[in-house]
Amino acid sequence: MRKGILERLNAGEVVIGDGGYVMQLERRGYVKAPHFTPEAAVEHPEAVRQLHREFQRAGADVLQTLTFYSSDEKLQISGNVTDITGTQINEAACDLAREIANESDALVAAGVSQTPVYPVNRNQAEVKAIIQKQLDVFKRKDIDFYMVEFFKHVEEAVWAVEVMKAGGKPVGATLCISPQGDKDGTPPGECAVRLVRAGADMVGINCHLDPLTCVRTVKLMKEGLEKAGLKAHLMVQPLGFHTPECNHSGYTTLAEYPFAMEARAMTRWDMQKYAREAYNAGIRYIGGCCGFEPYHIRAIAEEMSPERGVLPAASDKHGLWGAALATYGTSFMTERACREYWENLLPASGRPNCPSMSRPALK
Ligand SMILES: [Zn+2]
Repeated sequence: MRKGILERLNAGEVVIGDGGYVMQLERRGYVKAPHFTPEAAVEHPEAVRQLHREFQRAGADVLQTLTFYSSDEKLQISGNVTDITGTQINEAACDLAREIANESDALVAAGVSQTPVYPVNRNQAEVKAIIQKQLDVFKRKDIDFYMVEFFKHVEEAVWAVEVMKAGGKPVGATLCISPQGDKDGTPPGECAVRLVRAGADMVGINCHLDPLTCVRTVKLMKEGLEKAGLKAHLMVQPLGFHTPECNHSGYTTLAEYPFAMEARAMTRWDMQKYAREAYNAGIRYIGGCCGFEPYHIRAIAEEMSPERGVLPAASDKHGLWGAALATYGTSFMTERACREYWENLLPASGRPNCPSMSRPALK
């Protein structure tokens, strides 16, 4: 019997999440921007399996179903497919995550995200009907817990938590907001309180901003919960990109989004720093979102290996802090076989005419 998510977190374990699927699959040719709908679960199951397996091998304890934006409403707006339904995608995505999770003791989290009707009319019944339809599929499948993720408005996220909570499994809720709060100006602390009161067992932040900013926002959530005398586990699944100049709306406002983000990619060493910051902030569910590749997850697992007492399978091909470089035989390389070298390195972009920051394209 695999231990459940709350059993692990209640025991004080560090749980490693997986990274972003849709952006990675876009790069691999299976998902289409800008709508990022997940029909790949039906069209290219082998591509989805492979990415699940890579995250798992890198150390992820949880595999999230590829169900981001998988409602009929969103599929229709996207125009990406006409012959595949949301239900088909949700079913296939649940089966794929379960199949690969069963190769280890990883858990499967089935996720829902913001709906296209909310920005149009903020109609609670319509939002809840969309989420309920996804939950109806999840309930027929072998899912360990639910995720409510990528919500810009806490109001909509609360509605989603209320629906998912009725599914009878633990619920994690992450907002894609900045330290300034949600799109309506609700501060992160208050957002966290509302999510926990709605029934969320874990709360935090995903996507939109770089890891250290997301950790900062989760800290504000934690303070809000403490002031209200509430308890919940904390989670964080940030971008795998540097976004120091991003405004409130996050990475989509950058001129480079979504097709030229590469120069902003974080290194594995950046990720180790992030994982340590998250741990020190009291966050015990640590993963990633858009921009995270499997080796970034491995870096989290390596940083957390003293606490967890294990290294992931992918570390068979990687020495901690570059240790494997010591075997090379020439000094220019062996000198790099240490933490000090990689921790203090300032990586060059190799782009002589590029600025180090850009002006966000939109407000
Ligand atoms: Zn994301």
